[in-house]
Amino acid sequence: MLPLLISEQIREGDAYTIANEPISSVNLMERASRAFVGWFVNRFPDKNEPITFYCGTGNNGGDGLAIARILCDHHYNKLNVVIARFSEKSSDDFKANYERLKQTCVTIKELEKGTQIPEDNSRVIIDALLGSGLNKPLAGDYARLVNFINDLDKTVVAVDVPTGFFSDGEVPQNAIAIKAGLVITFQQPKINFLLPESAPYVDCWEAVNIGISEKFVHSLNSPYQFVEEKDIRQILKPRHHFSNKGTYGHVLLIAGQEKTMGAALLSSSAAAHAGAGLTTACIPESGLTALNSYLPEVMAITRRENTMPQIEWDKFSTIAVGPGLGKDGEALALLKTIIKNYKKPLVIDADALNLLAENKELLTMLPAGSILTPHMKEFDRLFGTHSNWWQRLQTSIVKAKELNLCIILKNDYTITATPAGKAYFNSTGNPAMASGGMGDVLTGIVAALLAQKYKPADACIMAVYIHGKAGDELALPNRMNVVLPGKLITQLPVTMAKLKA
Ligand SMILES: NC(=O)C1=CN([C@@H]2O[C@H](COP(=O)(O)OP(=O)(O)OC[C@H]3O[C@@H](n4cnc5c(N)ncnc54)[C@H](O)[C@@H]3O)[C@@H](O)[C@H]2O)[C@@H](O)CC1
Ligand SMILES: [K+]
Repeated sequence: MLPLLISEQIREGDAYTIANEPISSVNLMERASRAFVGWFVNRFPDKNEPITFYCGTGNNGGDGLAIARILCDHHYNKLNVVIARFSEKSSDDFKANYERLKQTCVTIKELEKGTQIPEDNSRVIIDALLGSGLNKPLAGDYARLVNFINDLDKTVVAVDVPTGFFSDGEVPQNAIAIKAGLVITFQQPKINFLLPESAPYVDCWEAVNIGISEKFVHSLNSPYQFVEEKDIRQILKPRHHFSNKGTYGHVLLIAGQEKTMGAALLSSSAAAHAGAGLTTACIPESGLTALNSYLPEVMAITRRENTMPQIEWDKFSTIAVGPGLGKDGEALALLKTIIKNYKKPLVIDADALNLLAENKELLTMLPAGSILTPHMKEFDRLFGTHSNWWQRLQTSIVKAKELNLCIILKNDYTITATPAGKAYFNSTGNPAMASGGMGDVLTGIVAALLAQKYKPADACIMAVYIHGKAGDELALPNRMNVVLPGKLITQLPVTMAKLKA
């Protein structure tokens, strides 16, 4: 797991590394700038491309000056640096790099407060005005310069953070900040890059390692973690010889109505494909033919109107409820029956979440370690309206702890909040997966992993990762515009086998 730090902790990490590696501050800046350049030259190999650097006078500006010098060493020959002298203060490392840059043939212009911004004919812009030192929204000269750069409509590569964009905390609506095509960021993605508010400012990002002390970073015990493939490889267990269907648990999916049988079929198919030893679907009687023909592997318990289904609760390793279930009185009665009779962790999705939102007392009665899988709207129905994702992130952590549940808050970087007070950001998935039924598939995977005896938090983190990874494996190499849930399901065994290879 890659711990994600807030700006204050990032500063502490820099200071710790400087003091204990030890390395001088200016050499750490040099290392960061070289890491930036290492990535940049691959993406922008044309050395005759005019590039303009906009540099502030703090350490982000210092990085900009160092990067310009290093690119000059790499024979990039049309480099212009504009220094925004909007503050009397400049950092020591900025000053040192300013002196070094003067020894090169890079053109340097100074932009004073209130003066006209010179014309810019470059093709690529490097934004090194402000980085993680941002402490208030941009105004005055900075705002004017940032608006000017955004209006140029060029390719902008931001150093560490787009100027004006808060790395963590609430992002003000319509904030003035650089709209970057690419952010090459140091050591770790900034937390707000992973939340939807970053969309106008961060088209894509790349984190480059600058050697900040891992020991120190881990000692901070950050609640925010970024899940990487190696983490999943570590927890995913192989299927052993001499195992049998009983080894891998029995999932019960309680889902579907006559017109939403698709949700029941997708979630149970996903459970079977994600490795549940046995899968049973509890569906309306009218859906039986569909189930038997689409999924011969899945067994059925049928529901009849006005009658509770007969369920042998102890038979099932886990129960998932909600996809396509509807919200009528019968669905509510069924949910209450489940909660009353089943004491192992439940997976609760879709309509079952909305039923919980309308009957909040049930939330506190869920078995410990149960898993909720809301998208944004379902989340707000459960826990109140939020005006931004930073708030939602905090609420997910608080509620997961308070209710002793795992919450999978679905988004681009889906967040799993756990009772231990952690929030895990997923790193797989792509927009081709934005299609109806994808959530039902996720529910099936979570249930299958719980049935295979993974701990609830692990089951969530793995399911979300595997779901996104299967979507990536289909969409990215094949350039698929849309990946349908049924197709993704058949990829799951392949994805899981690759992760275990
Ligand atoms: N040794 C280190 O600490 C390292 C720092 N690095 C770079 O240093 C950056 C952070 O540098 P700094 O802490 O100097 O901060 P910045 O360069 O981000 O900002 C400079 C100063 O601008 C002022 N400022 C903040 N918000 C403002 C606003 N809205 N309007 C006007 N002025 C404002 C603050 O006083 C701040 O200290 C990182 O983003 C990264 O690029 C890297 O070189 C890696 C190593
Ligand atoms: K910047």
